Amino acid sequence: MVECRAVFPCFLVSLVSFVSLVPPIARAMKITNARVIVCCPGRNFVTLKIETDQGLAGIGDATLNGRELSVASYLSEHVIPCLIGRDAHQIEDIWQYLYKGAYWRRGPVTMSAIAAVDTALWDLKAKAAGLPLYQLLGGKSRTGVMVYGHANGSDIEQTVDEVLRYVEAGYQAIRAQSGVPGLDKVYGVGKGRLFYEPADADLPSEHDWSSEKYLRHTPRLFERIREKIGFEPHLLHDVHHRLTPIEAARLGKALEPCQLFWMEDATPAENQQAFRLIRQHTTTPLAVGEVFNTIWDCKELIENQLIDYIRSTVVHAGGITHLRRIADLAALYQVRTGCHGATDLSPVCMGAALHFDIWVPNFGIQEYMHHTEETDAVFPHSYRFERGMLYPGDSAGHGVEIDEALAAKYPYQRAYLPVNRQQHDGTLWSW
Ligand SMILES: O=C(O)[C@@H](O)[C@H](O)[C@H](O)CO
Ligand SMILES: [Mg+2]
Repeated sequence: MVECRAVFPCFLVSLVSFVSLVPPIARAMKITNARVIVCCPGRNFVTLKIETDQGLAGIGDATLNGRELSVASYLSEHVIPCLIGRDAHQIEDIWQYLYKGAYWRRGPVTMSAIAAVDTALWDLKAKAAGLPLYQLLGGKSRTGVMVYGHANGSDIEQTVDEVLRYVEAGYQAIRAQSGVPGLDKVYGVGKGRLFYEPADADLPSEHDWSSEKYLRHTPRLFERIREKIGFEPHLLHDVHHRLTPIEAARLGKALEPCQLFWMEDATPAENQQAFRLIRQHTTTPLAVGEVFNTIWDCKELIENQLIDYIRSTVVHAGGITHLRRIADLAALYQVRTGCHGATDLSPVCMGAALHFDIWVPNFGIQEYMHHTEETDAVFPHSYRFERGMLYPGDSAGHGVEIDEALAAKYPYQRAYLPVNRQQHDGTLWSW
């Protein structure tokens, strides 16, 4: 009895001192609530918000264009119930649980849902630490993030004018796309004006395609741009998966004198070896990966050095945790990153991607289109643009928040990207 009394207070004292010595960041941060917010302040965005018992909330982007509601329901029905009560600090364990524990691995819906959780948890951990997210990744590797903007025109002269506007605005890198004579509508060539075209409302529209017309036209576009602006600004071009490998090889060769920074999505990449054929014919650098969702989609492309830039970004490739694995594999083969940054990715994805970009050793470039003013108001953010560069900002977390009351004013609107058919016989293109 005497012994017991002596031991008990001792135990209490050591417990009290143990608890007070544990810094707040090392204590469990229980997930108490999570919800999905769908809004359309220009484009449809799906956002996951995770709340904790420490009063902190983190957010992640779950937007999968044209399939937004499937990720929203995947999260609400299947993921959120598993998150409640878990320690938000255990990012890796939660990632593995959602990837391996679901039985069904990979796929854009699953990986976008995992990405949203992962991004929200990194946001939370950085907020708990009082640090900008890039500090948790390993700190800054560069002063800022070089971005490229989109110059679009219905013909060569209009595209050249748009390119000049970007040069004047201080951009160091510009993607150029132009309408093609003889084709009514061409994907990615809306009324640009520093914004990307919105998705088509309601059901997908259908565009005509002719590789022959496009291949005759595109080298002339870039020759004309180089005549006007010289060789200093980087130029990029997106083929949007519409060429066969041998057609892409021909375009890459024809564009060599114009010294592109990259030729993007030259051919569909389900068959990763298709890029070997392009590679054998041209030194134009190749970029691919905005539609990839795991490291398995680019493993052969990277290990065989068939590409120069990997385009995957936070939301579609399993969050910061998985994107970092892809980047590390890519670094072994001198492949650099070029994160997707279209306006159908929310500012939450952009904010997280910028923290990744400013840290990742093998950074290449970041795509950047301005969101609509309505979108910027719904997602207040600390990142800022200055003379061709983006800076993630130094607020704790990834620096992007969501105004839920404002978001509620912009309900979901059905919208899709277009499909292409061969002009001469209507065959759905391409494969
Ligand atoms: O490279 C691009 O920005 C385009 O391919 C867009 O990503 C596409 O409209 C879907 O986001
Ligand atoms: Mg693209």
